[in-house]
Amino acid sequence: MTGRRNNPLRVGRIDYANAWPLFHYLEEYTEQAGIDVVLKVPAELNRLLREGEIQVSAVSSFAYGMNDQDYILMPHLSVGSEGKVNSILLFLKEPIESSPPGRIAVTTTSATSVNMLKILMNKYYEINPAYEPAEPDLDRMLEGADGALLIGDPAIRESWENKGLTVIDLGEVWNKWTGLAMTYAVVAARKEAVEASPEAFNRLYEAFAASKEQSVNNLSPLISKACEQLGGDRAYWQMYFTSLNYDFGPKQQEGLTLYFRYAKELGLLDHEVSLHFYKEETLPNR
Ligand SMILES: C=C(O[C@@H]1C=C(C(=O)O)C=C[C@H]1O)C(=O)O
Repeated sequence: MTGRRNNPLRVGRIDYANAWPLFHYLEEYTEQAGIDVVLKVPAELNRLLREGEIQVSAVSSFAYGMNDQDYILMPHLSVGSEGKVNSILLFLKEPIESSPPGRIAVTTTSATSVNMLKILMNKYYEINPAYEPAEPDLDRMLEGADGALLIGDPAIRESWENKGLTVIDLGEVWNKWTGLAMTYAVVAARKEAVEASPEAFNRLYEAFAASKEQSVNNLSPLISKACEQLGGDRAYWQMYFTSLNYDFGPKQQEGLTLYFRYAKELGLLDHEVSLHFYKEETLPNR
């Protein structure tokens, strides 16, 4: 993070590989525009955006749902999957069918996935375990629980270990059950900040859209960086980045809308969520 300069905008960046395509080439622009980029796990970014400490951020889609009246979505940008996500994983000591978990430790870094887990447990598996928020450390989480939910890079690292656990990919279960995609993160902005400086937002949006396009068109630099920084081989990261989807079209919106509906039904959200987008009609269709 660079020191605060004349630009009043601060942008939140998710500190996991899953969001790299949105941000990899963005920082050239933010550097040049004097925009600070704050690198944190999703739950921290959710809080900073809600408190107005940052004005635009990739956040948990659930956090957008909680604050949809105060936020505006940046169109055509998300982190999602239609099927396996590979980094939102429930690790269980015993197979879920023969031995349903009574207690699940859930990472404190997430909002979307924790609530997705609650929806899937309640509506798909029809069980009601207790949920215990915990730091993302699998071995410690499993000391006091039958299962543990991890997201992001810690989930990926644990998926490479062989600890004799049953591993359930929540993106895969969601897709099998609903037939739909799921959107884990969106890029949201605080409404009043957008209204105060629309030109700055236009430029920032263009830079986000360009970063995504460039990343998706040539994954090779991201794959090299992932091998260097996180381990694993090129084939893994090729699979990882191509299983994720960064669009936010009708398909992604349909899955997320159903998720919000279920969250409301279960009392995880106290209102119906509507998706409103930044100047959708005037932006180029990506
Ligand atoms: C794909 C992922 O989605 C993430 C899951 C989030 C959540 O559960 O709140 C938030 C942001 C996303 O980056 C992941 O964590 O690997």
